[in-house]
Amino acid sequence: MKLGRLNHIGVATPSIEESLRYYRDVMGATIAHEPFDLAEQGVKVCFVDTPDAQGEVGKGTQIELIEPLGPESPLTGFLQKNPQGGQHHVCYEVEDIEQARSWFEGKGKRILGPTRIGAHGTPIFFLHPKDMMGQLTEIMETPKAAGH
Ligand SMILES: CC[C@@H](C(=O)O)C(=O)SCCNC(=O)CCNC(=O)[C@H](O)C(C)(C)COP(=O)(O)OP(=O)(O)OC[C@H]1O[C@@H](n2cnc3c(N)ncnc32)[C@H](O)[C@@H]1OP(=O)(O)O
Ligand SMILES: [Co+2]
Repeated sequence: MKLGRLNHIGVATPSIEESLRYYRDVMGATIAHEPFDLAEQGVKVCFVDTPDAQGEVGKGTQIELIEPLGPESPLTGFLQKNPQGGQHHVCYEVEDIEQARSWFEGKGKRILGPTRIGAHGTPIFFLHPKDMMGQLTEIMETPKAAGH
C-alpha cells in the first residue's frame, strides 16, 4: 500500500457554530459551505479549508469539524473525556480502499466496522487508535473526479 495525502484532521466539537466562529474570526479561515448531517455516521459535519502549496483554497488539507448528532454518536465518549472537544482523528487518502483494508488487516490492525461512504462521497474505514500510535486513523479512497 502507498500512503496518499493527508486529506483532513477530524476535530470533535460540542458546537460546530462556536467552532466556525473561532475558525473565521481567530484563524481567518474560509468556510465554503453550511454544516450538514451524516445521520448514518452519527455526526454533523462542516469542513474548513486550508490552502494548498500554491495558496489555492479548496485543494489543501481540511479541518473536519464534527459534532455528535445524539447520544449514540461515536463522538459521545470522546467529548465526555474532552468536554471542549479537540483533535479526534487523522484521515489519509489511498488509491484503492480494499487493498488498503487488506494491508492493515495483514498487519493485525483492528478495523472499526465496515467500509462505508464518508463525507467526501468515497469509501472510508477507521483503525483503532490503540493500534495506530494513539491516533484514531481514517483511511479514505481518493476522490476520482477531484484528481487528488
Ligand atoms: C464525517 C464522516 C466521517 C468522514 O467522512 O470523515 C468521519 O470522520 S466520522 C467520525 C466519527 N466516527 C468515528 O469516530 C468512527 C470510529 N470510531 C469508533 O469506532 C469509536 O469512536 C472508538 C475509536 C472505537 C472509540 O469508541 P469509544 O466507545 O469512545 O471507546 P472507548 O472510550 O472505550 O475508547 C477506547 C480507548 O481508545 C481511546 N480513544 C477513543 N477515541 C479516541 C480518539 N479519537 N483518539 C485517540 N484515542 C481514542 C480512549 O481514550 C480509550 O483509551 P483508554 O481510556 O486508555 O482505554
Ligand atoms: Co473524518
